[in-house]
Amino acid sequence: MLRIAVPNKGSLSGPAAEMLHEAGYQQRRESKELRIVDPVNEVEFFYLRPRDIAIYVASGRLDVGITGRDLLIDSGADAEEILPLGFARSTFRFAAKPGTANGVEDLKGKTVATSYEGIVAGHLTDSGVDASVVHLDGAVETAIELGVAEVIADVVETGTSLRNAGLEVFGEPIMKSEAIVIRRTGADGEEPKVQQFLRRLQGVLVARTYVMMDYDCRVEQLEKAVALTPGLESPTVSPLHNEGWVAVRAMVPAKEAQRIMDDLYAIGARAILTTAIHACRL
Ligand SMILES: Nc1ncnc2c1ncn2[C@@H]1O[C@H](COP(=O)(O)OP(=O)(O)OP(=O)(O)O)[C@@H](O)[C@H]1O
Ligand SMILES: O=P(O)(O)OC[C@H]1O[C@H](OP(=O)(O)OP(=O)(O)O)[C@H](O)[C@@H]1O
Ligand SMILES: [Mg+2]
Repeated sequence: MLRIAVPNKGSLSGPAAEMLHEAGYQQRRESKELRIVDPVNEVEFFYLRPRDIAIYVASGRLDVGITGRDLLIDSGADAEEILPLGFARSTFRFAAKPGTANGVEDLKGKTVATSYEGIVAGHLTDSGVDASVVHLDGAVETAIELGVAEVIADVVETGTSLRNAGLEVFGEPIMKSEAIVIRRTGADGEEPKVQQFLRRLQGVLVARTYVMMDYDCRVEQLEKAVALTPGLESPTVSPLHNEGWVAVRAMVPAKEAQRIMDDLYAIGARAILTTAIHACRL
């Protein structure tokens, strides 16, 4: 049975459960459940604190886990990223009252408050800057107002939390994060159960980012039309009963679907339809 770690709380928890559900896995019904077995898919899910997931996976007791890239790096655990999942996207940045600092080099002798001590200490060392780091569990934006630190390093998504605290980011982003699937460093990459799990999640990612496009066009326009909708491998082209016309079917990126429909129409394609993809194996 494949043993999978899933975040039990926070920003990662809801979207992770939703993605697993879309991938056909049973998920817990109550937010207090700490583990469930999905006997049909031969998978056991362990609902753990997002911060602890890399440690469990690195121990080898769980096969794979869903966590944030920033949490993996912060943990320093012996686990590696095997699939980015595209949700819980954020940037990890320094911030302070305007005029405090312009870059990491200005942090010498200052105190930085953060919940991600591993990332911050590593970044300061790599930059050759000697600064103190204070660990706080959360709400770090308040640390400056209350005099615990001059600078914070935290997850930024919309920037609302920083603005509300009268703070501004400075310097280069320390890292970009999103939800990822991890496994123990050097674990068997060909393990069929793990591969099947990854293919299912990849199927959800594709179904979320692509739509299926169908249209009819004249044979003379086919080359131009196919250039607009090259598909993943190559589009399917079928003859129509009306001679001189063909039907074309190809997957296209959902974000570009409307523009592609306009361009197809402009070259004479008609009966252009897009439909959602519910699941897929590439
Ligand atoms: N506002 C946000 N937008 C996007 N991702 C976020 C946001 N806040 C945290 N994350 C991401 O969520 C992960 C942290 O998960 P965790 O559950 O520990 O914190 P949280 O979502 O802030 O929840 P809480 O602090 O309430 O426990 C990290 O990968 C982080 O990048
Ligand atoms: O840029 P924003 O869209 O404002 O999002 C970033 C904020 O979200 C997270 O906080 P959370 O609400 O999880 O509280 P916490 O600090 O207690 O973790 C993070 O720590 C930032 O404070
Ligand atoms: Mg938080």
